[in-house]
Amino acid sequence: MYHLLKGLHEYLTRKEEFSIIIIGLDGAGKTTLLEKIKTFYNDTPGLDPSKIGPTVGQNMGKVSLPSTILSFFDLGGQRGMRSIWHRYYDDCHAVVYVIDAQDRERLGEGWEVFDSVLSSPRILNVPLLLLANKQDTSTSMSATEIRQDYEVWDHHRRDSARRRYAEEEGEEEERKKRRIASLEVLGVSALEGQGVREAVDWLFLRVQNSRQDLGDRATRTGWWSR
Ligand SMILES: Nc1nc2c(ncn2[C@@H]2O[C@H](COP(=O)(O)OP(=O)(O)OP(=O)(O)O)[C@@H](O)[C@H]2O)c(=O)[nH]1
Ligand SMILES: [Mg+2]
Repeated sequence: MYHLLKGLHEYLTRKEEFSIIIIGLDGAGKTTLLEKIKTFYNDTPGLDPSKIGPTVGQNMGKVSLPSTILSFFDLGGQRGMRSIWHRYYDDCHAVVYVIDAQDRERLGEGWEVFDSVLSSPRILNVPLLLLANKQDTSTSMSATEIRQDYEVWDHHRRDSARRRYAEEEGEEEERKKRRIASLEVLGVSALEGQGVREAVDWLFLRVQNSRQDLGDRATRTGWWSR
């Protein structure tokens, strides 16, 4: 009886755990963001920005919220590292794509990589958040400008694809268009923390709401099955 009640108590107080990947070009500010999230939500502060170097592989950080644990995986963004991102797609519950909103020269490259992420069918129904980072700088584009820039870039891409292949847009393009229309774009400063709590709030709500759709991706197991 004791074990049964203990198991029941553990089950009732157990937190659901969700995995969130943070991706984007090298230098976009992904690790700085993860460390800021740790500082805001954990007792032990994250690394000081001066101690952060380019990521080789991944960094991981957990945040405990009411009834929920968010596990963040910050993946290296250098060209050679991007080929491993897809290994995380099957098990993630949300995707954060970070863009450096002050580096106009690399926006096109950032959108090309973002477009390839959007094309992946494995994360089709997973909440996707686009973060326009480095809002603390005077030259950064706002979240609205970043969205517009991406829409213009995407419009050109579709136009040139249509001209090249002289055919109607397929189902994948339609899916992508719907996804872009519902895309959430938030402005943040990973360095100073502006907008970071709003981004985590958004993720918390969205993973909760979409867990029914995702079904068995959530890692809570029944106490009776252990
Ligand atoms: N001004 C400003 N600088 C930032 C911000 N976020 C990151 N940086 C700087 O941008 C540079 C790159 O930051 P990282 O966090 O290492 O970038 P990353 O995306 O993890 O890069 P990779 O690990 O190579 O993929 C560092 O010099 C950071 O201090 C920000 O919000 N504002
Ligand atoms: Mg990094």
